[in-house]
Amino acid sequence: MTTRIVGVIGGSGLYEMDGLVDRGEHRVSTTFGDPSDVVIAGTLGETRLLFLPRHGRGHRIPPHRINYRANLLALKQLGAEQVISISAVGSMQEDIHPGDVVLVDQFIDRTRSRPTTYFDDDGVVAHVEFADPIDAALQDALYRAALEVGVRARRGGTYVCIEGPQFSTRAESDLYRSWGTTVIGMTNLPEARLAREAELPYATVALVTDYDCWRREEAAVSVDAVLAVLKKNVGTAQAMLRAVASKIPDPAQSPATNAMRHALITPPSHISAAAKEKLAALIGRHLS
Ligand SMILES: CSC[C@H]1O[C@H](OP(=O)(O)O)[C@H](O)[C@@H]1O
Ligand SMILES: Nc1ncnc2[nH]cnc12
Repeated sequence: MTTRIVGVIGGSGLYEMDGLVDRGEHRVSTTFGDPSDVVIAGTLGETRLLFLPRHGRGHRIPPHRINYRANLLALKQLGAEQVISISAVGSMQEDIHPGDVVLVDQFIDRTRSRPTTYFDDDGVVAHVEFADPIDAALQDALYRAALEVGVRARRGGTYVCIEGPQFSTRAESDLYRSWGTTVIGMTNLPEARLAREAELPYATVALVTDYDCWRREEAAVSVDAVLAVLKKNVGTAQAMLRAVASKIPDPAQSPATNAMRHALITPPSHISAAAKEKLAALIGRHLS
């Protein structure tokens, strides 16, 4: 039996992972800085889970200050082969309700201030393919897990990622709806971009907490309202993770696992030794 190693990035409300066997903590540092917190490792059925709370325990780090590069790289350094993101989102559609799960498959970027690439100022240029940011096999496993758990789940949808930390204006919310978006959040697009550069298949479990502010007949989203729904959603997330542990696909079959092979445009002979060292844990095998 092959043990799969899966990184789980827990979002708002999910700061711990229940039911792990052989639990241990890893303090990791990377050449891109430190991740949001220690990584909790443990076994869930046939799967080795590496859990990292995105905002840190105690929810200390706002979405625009999270070191997404260090988070993904720390998980990769610990052996993660793929990554599941758990995230709180607002619904942009009438028929998607608080408590529902959306397994998104597309993103729109409205962020402004975040480092969203590992290939920045080290003299290494890469343009990775990103047409389909979500790993289809991992998404499929999560959908089957959602059905098993009995949560109302929708497969597919577009996540608009705003800069935050403020919620949107009504005009923005109306605009995003006119674009056909499904859910709204502040974190998953930088993560998906970096996961692809780190050659980690990535899938998002979007847990709906509110209707943002486009629905004029009810109060606009607030942290209080989000937290109230999150209490229930955390149980859903934990149950889905337990259910998906026996369904994790073979990462070798994912196109993401070899994403950088044709993405690097700078030939290795033009890459400095310092840059090679900095990027070694990420894509060392493509640099020689
Ligand atoms: C607490 S509401 C806003 C906050 O919740 C979401 O976080 P995450 O994606 O980590 O679950 C959203 O993106 C904002 O960061
Ligand atoms: N309405 C919303 N906008 C942005 N991020 C969110 N996270 C949860 N609800 C949200």
